[in-house]
Amino acid sequence: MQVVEANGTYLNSRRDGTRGGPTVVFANALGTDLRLWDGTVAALPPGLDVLRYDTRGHGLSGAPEPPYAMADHARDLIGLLDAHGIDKAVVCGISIGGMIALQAALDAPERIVGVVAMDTGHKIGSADGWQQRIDSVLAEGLGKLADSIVLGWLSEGYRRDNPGAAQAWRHMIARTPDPRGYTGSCAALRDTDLTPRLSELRQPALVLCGSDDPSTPPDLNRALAGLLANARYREIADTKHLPCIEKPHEVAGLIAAFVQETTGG
Ligand SMILES: O=C(O)CC1=CCC(=O)O1
Repeated sequence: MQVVEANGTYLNSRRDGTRGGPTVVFANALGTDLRLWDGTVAALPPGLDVLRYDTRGHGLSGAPEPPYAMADHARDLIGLLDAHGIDKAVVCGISIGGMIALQAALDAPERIVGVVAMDTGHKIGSADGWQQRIDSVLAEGLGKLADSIVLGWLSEGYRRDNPGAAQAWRHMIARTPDPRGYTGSCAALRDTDLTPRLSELRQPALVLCGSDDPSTPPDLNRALAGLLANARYREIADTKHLPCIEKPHEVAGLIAAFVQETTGG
């Protein structure tokens, strides 16, 4: 655990792998934390400098007063790189983490040399839908939504074969006592549409999506890849919104190949 101050917020982070190797930074999904990447990071080949963090209001990081903008999240990420003395990195983000990665690549192109955008979109859901989620969480907490969220995260096959892990992931969201980080990030999702800026993004990108993702479906991710100048799209078969949990080895292989191609490292 390494807590750093970035953009005025304490961010919990963890650095593994090889200093001096190409850096890849991982950004988590809504309602999760850096443990989301445990399986993926363990399956990466040696030689990469691997940094993960809890996005603001998630895990052990600080939760500034909501609402948040996606640009706040992106500034956090760049501040995290500064705090760790990292000049350039590939960013891999999932769901809202994918949007954070895209926003950071747009806002600080000199720092972000490539993007892996997983199960995300240039615009996710509708403003009304996110506002309803905010209102529901503020009124009743996250416990009530946990079952339906986990059904969207993990395939039936994974839940059947890994009941203990599926329950643990459910606990991650249901046992979030302070809803501010969650609702603040829902506001960022509510207010973000990256469509008009996507053509500015020149860095190489890899867009990944679970074949059965109900939240940010393959069509959305394919469209995102199509709007980027230099992107490839790949689907992870038989997975839902969080393929990094369901198929960490496949995800790690795709990320490692992309990082190698992008950085020559
Ligand atoms: O929690 C969800 O409903 C799925 C999701 C969409 C954006 C994100 O970060 O998570």
